[in-house]
Amino acid sequence: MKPDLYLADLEAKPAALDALAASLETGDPFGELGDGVRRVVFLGMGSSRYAARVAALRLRSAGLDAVAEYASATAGYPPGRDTLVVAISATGGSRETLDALARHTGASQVLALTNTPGSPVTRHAGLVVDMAAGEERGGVACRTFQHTLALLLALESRLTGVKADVPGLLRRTALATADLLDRRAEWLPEALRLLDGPHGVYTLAPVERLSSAEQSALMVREGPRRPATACETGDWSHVDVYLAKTLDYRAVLFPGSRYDEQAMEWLRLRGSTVLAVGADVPGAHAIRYRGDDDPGVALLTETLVTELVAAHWWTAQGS
Ligand SMILES: O=P(O)(O)OC[C@H]1O[C@](O)(CO)[C@@H](O)[C@@H]1O
Repeated sequence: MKPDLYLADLEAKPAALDALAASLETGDPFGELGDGVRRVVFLGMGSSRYAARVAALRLRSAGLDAVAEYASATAGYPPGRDTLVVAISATGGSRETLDALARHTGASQVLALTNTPGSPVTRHAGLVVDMAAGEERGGVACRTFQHTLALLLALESRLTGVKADVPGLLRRTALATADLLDRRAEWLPEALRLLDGPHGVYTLAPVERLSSAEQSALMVREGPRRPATACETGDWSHVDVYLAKTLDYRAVLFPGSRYDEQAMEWLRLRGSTVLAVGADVPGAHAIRYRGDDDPGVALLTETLVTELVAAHWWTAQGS
């Protein structure tokens, strides 16, 4: 893995998003999906599972039976003809995802979502959808994570029959992403200072965008190898509040939970440092960007803040 190439991967996000938007305008990659899907089972690991969990929640809230499983789980839904298994793997080779998929081969409908055409995950798939994120030369899943989220929104539209302008959302996300990149000299030095504590970085997001907190924490661990933990904002007051008392607590808050204020009451009381991404929150430092009041744009854009922080720390310390 290489920090300078990771940074270049992040800088290439707007162009990749625009290209994905253009390709979705010309055709539905999920158009060939069979009918009669009663249950959707997403399989993946790491950032692929983070994106899947958000997609599964969205499908459940639309009334569909959907779950995102750890591909490493021994127990899971049994295979069935009316089950659509969505195996997500950017590399197409994660062992756990391939093992979980084997249980469904020949018995469930299989859709493979991958950035590596021809990879093992595509072998027994009835339909293969390309993430079209381009090569991630830094060796870290960042654009693939973003494209996975976007393509799962398109899948949601196909499965629910509710029309969604995913290309339009992608173009707005490209603008939001370019805005953060172009103005980074204004906000990044302060973000680096605020998050540079002795005890790591703690990220909070509402369950509907939990992927943002999880991916952010992963980037801080995977690149600069610093401690980082993600927490759902409401759950934070039950499981992580304790650390704010004893640690030099540096938090990134992705606002939007109805329990933001509950968490902030504790964080203010403890004198913690909070960086809010995408909204002004009393007691927190804020980073705003173009279109941040649109939850879809936020879902697809906001990790860039912590990804750039991680890239900078990683570069500063060398590989
Ligand atoms: O999507 P894939 O290629 O299966 O990878 C899953 C996870 O494993 C990693 O490749 C790290 O091993 C992450 O980048 C990713 O989140």
